[in-house]
Amino acid sequence: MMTDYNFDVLYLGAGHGTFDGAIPLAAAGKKVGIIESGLIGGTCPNRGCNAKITLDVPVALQRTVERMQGVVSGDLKINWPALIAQKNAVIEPLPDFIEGLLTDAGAKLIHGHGQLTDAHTVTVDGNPYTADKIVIATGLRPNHLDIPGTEFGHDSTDFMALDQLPARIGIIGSGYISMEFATIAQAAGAEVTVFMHGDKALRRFHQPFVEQLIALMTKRGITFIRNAGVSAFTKSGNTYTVEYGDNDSKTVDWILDATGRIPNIENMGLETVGITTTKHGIPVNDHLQTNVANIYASGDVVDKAQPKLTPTAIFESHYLFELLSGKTDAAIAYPAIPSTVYTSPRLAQVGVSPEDGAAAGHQLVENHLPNDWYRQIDRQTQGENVLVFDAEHHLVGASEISEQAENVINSLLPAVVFGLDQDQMWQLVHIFPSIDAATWGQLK
Ligand SMILES: Cc1cc2nc3c(=O)[nH]c(=O)nc-3n(C[C@H](O)[C@H](O)[C@H](O)COP(=O)(O)OP(=O)(O)OC[C@H]3O[C@@H](n4cnc5c(N)ncnc54)[C@H](O)[C@@H]3O)c2cc1C
Ligand SMILES: NC(=O)c1ccc[n+]([C@@H]2O[C@H](COP(=O)([O-])OP(=O)(O)OC[C@H]3O[C@@H](n4cnc5c(N)ncnc54)[C@H](O)[C@@H]3O)[C@@H](O)[C@H]2O)c1
Repeated sequence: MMTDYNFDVLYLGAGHGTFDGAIPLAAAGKKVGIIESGLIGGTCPNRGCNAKITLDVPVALQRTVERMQGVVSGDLKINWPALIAQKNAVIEPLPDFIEGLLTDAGAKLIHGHGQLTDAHTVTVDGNPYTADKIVIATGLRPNHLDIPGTEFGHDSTDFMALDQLPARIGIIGSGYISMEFATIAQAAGAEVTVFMHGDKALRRFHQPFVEQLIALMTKRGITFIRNAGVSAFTKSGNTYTVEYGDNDSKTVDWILDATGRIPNIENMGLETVGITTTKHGIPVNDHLQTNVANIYASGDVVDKAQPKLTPTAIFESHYLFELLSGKTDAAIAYPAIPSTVYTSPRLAQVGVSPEDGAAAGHQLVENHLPNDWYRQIDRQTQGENVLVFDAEHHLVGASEISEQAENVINSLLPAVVFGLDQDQMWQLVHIFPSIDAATWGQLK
């Protein structure tokens, strides 16, 4: 018996894990519903990637002006309130813009908190919405340390809404958010202390480059405390104290708790329907199906080995478009997914790491980038990369630390993803002069 559902596909959450695929799915004629409890677009546009990169722009500018002194003159100071206003001007229109893309394609948006009441029904404010297939794409939220005074810690969203930059900032953790926000805050004039959980920062990145980055950030005045063992936050008047180590403490004006992000899997009726969860999110099979056959998961909420980043969410969302529109029934096959830390210099990587490449017996080629004339035009003195080649001399991985690392890794993607040989590489003719021409010069 055919059931008459309200929707063919109903998404929970309106971030990249949803909208990149929901737009073509609705445009292809499927009845698509999207339930969102917060801002349309989710984390990345509103309080993640797009918001953060807007704050980073003057940092890159400041570093260039610093290197080019003599050719140009004068210090470049960052006006924090103006920077936040600029970020707001760029970011605030995005939810309406994305909602427009969705509704123009024919999707119906439902504002409110969704809760599954059975395998085909999601209830919002007491109203049931039924669907043949459901996609859970509810993302992550900031972790808050379970220590006394945790309420005095703030998250990345709070940081990007600060009207005034606090003079002294304590940052707990040394992952992506910590390193990026420490860079921005220091460049804008704050005194920054980073309290590391262990001895390593940015564990997924090439550690010699991470140590270079820590050394450069330290030279600029950022303090790193390794193995800090943060145990409590206390408040006294307008200041806060971070208690750490055996009996140490540091007084600051503002605390950023950047100790990771946890999945949004509670109060959504997942137990009612019997969906399996772990502390990392929702496990799925190779078709992004949860253990309940008509319910799928996409984006950061998925418990997976791939990095929880926007490119991964976009790829999964697009895969679900193809699967649910009947264009494919194949398993998802992830390509190499690149990642970048937007510090100055940046760290970026794709594919096989230098460590795994060495273990596999691959050839590692190390380049000192300032040797290239193109990096000398704006006086870059730092920058290294490691290119990993297999036995047939195909590029299988690359890691870089430099001011343009994200552009270099983007440029190398076709070689890594499609396993290009030398003849094919010569078919890619790059604009000269450009970072791509400089980069591909290392391959040919
Ligand atoms: C500060 C910061 C900077 C970042 N920078 C980068 C970067 O530079 N590059 C990069 O690739 N990635 C970056 N990321 C990660 C990136 O933002 C995420 O990978 C991406 O947003 C994941 O998309 P998603 O759709 O899975 O989840 P989200 O974008 O988090 O969307 C989930 C949505 O679900 C909604 N929701 C949750 N529960 C319910 C419910 N029950 N009912 C209805 N709606 C619900 C939420 O309100 C939210 O809007 C950053 C993240 C942060 C926090
Ligand atoms: N450029 C980017 O692509 C980008 C930028 C920002 C955020 N993100 C995404 O957002 C996610 C969250 O970022 P994040 O920096 O919060 O997480 P993260 O996982 O990158 O780093 C968390 C940090 O907190 C530390 N930590 C964990 N438990 C702790 C404890 N009890 N006490 C002290 N420190 C502790 C970890 O050692 C680690 O250094 C990232 O993993 C990434 O997926 C990506």
